[in-house]
Amino acid sequence: DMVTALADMEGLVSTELQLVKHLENYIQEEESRLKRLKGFLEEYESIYQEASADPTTYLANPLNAYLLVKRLTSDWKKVKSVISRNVGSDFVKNITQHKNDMRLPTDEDLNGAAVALTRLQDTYQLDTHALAEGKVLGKKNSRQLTADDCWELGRQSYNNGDHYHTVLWMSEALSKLENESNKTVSRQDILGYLAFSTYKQGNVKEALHLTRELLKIVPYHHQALGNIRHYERLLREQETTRKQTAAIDDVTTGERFNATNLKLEKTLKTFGVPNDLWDNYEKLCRGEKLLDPNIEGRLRCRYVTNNVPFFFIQPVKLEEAFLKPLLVIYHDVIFDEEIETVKKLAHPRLKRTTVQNMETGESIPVKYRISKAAFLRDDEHHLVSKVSRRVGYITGLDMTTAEDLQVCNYGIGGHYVPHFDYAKKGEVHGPRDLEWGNRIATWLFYMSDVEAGGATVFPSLGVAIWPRKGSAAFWYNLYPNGEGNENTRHAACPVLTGSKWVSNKWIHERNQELRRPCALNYNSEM
Ligand SMILES: O=C(O)CCC(=O)C(=O)O
Ligand SMILES: [Fe+2]
Repeated sequence: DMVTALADMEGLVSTELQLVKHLENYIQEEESRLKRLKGFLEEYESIYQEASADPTTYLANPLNAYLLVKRLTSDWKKVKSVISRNVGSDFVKNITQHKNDMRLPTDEDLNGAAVALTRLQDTYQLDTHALAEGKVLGKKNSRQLTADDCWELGRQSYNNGDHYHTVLWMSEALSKLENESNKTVSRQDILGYLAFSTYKQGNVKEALHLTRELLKIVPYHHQALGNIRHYERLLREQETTRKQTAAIDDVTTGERFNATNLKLEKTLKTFGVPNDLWDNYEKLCRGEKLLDPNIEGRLRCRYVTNNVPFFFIQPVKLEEAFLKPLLVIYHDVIFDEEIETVKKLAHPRLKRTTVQNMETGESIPVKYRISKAAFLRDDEHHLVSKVSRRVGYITGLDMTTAEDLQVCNYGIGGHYVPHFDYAKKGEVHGPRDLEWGNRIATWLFYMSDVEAGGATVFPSLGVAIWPRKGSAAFWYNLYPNGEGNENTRHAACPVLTGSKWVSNKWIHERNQELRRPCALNYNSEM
């Protein structure tokens, strides 16, 4: 599980270097082995020439007779042993032994990386062809993908039952293959996947065409022959229906059965988020403006002192992002030294974010939140407690019932789909909920800039907050009466380029009874 946090992927670069070295050694050894064999060959050849010129005379010499026998027995054994010395499997064994300190990714990691890429493709509407050219958002910052690279993306999608992306990537693989001289994937392999997924996408006519292409290469392809019959029958049935319907219906609607015009259907997984909010989420991630200009016009920036003497000298910069519910951004509230310390403490303990089965206590990795996180206690480092205290000073809330600092690192494509931080009725987010009440507010530190993507967005409000190192977002999750405010639904957009580090304090209801109304008086009506 290495691709869910960028911090953990950095090690893979040195893994690759080690693999390169292993491969170099292996090739060297194979080359010297071949050199020895070539030596034997030359000797055998030259002696043979001498002997074959006149075998009788040659063998009349007792030494020659002896040497011939020797060459065909003992010498030949040597040759055989050099030939069959298994340098290859030694090499593989060596790598397997190194596997633990080398940390090779697994097939699951490959699937995760492929899914991350297709997620980015959807959220940011990235064109498959441009991606295959190595372009992300118009910038060329990677080498081109080969037909094989595209094929693998298609295959991973296929294995996930995602026929939409299978079609996109297999088509790309097919067109790449035409211009490649050094082919590592075959046209028939691509066509097999492409035809079937095209059928699964509802385009029977195209599936039939592709399967026929496949049969041109492999005429007795068992499965393809079966599929062809099935597709042909389906098309005949469709045609009959079309004729019948056309006879009844207005003939001007002739377009409706044009199978080849069928658009590809995304296998949209919205994790139970209503469709319109999911749309907003993706739009906000892409940087589309959704906030009502009237609301935006009323938002202000100001300095906060909260009657904390320290803040009289250096007030905190506050930027309103929404008023009801109150959602604000504070600037320059965590400093580089603190960020570095927090990252350093958290890094070795980062674990894939999971949900806990409340009955068995088992941790289950989830698809809706792809990142790695660790919790830091205040007593672990004076800078951790300092940062927690600062949150208390700025918000005016009591931090003794807050959760430990959660530090989170996202990998490429890492995300957290729209969710609520508070527990719904009957739900418990942690054992402490019962004692400390619900998560009244969320404080989210941004501990890195993110090159592209990775915004925190509120689809019901139309607000996007773009990570800025040193800033923090803060909002109330609950109405003053303790009920959850559904409009605080928020998400972490997939990271497109860069590494995203955040850390957050979840502040609980207990002990805030007297603090909240006077803390920031304008939010009491929230
Ligand atoms: O990373 C983000 O932008 C938001 C994270 C979040 O919502 C959470 O951890 O609950
Ligand atoms: Fe959250």
